[in-house]
Amino acid sequence: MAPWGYSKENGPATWHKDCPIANTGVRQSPIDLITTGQTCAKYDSNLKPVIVSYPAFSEATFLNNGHSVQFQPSAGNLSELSGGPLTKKYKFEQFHFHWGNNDSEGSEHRVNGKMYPAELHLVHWNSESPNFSSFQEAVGSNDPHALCVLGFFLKVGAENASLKPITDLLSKVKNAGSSVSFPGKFDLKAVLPETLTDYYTYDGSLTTPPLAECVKWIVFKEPIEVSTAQMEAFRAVDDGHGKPITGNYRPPCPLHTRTVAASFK
Ligand SMILES: NS(=O)(=O)c1ccc2oc(=S)[nH]c2c1
Ligand SMILES: [Zn+2]
Repeated sequence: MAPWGYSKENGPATWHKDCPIANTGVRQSPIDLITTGQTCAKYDSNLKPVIVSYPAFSEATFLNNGHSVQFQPSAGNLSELSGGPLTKKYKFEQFHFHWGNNDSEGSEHRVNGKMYPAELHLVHWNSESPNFSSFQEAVGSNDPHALCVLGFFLKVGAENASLKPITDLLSKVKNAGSSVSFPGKFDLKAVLPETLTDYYTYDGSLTTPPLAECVKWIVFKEPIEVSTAQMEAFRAVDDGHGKPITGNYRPPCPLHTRTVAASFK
């Protein structure tokens, strides 16, 4: 089967052929985060702020893998995550984005059915588990919380100076399969909101094949602003079939018996 993607021929509705869990899984991601009514997110006063320790990355690769653009620091990076719903310390692995071809679509998670133009995913793996000692092993471990992904919605507004070094690089990885070594240092902390207190959290999966059900999801309420020009830069990145990647987002999946917790009222 052709490698998976987001077109009619190889998109989310076809992924079950290689990944049966797409249709049989009961903790698939993304989901629609409902804030009122029966199955709504439930406030949990025990949920603490998320703690990130992100020293500026000094060595990283920025690549276009045909279905997203990904920032991958060298293995020696010391960036860590803890707090929030987590009981362990997680190591940073990579960040990447999902976006649409217009401002009314693009995010993977939704809030009461509303999509944002894009979503940033910061991917981490549990570095204190005795069962695995790398990201790839974590993905294959069947551990329900092997990974923790922080999701941030992007909305169109003022230019985001902290993300500019990334969006300015998009033209350099226009072709699928292309990558560049990231010039200089990148301060990821500066991209994020000051306080990481208000978020939704639930047990889910990778939103792309292999769709492994090993992710503790933390999706922040407060979107990050980027300019229209910065959004357009994402929409000019190619998918390897001579077309721009547009709409590299999976539709929401059934909640089943899961509950979503909110760290805010
Ligand atoms: N989109 S996502 O759920 O954050 C995500 C994160 C890490 C991944 O590693 C593989 S392989 N597929 C992945 C999807
Ligand atoms: Zn993602």
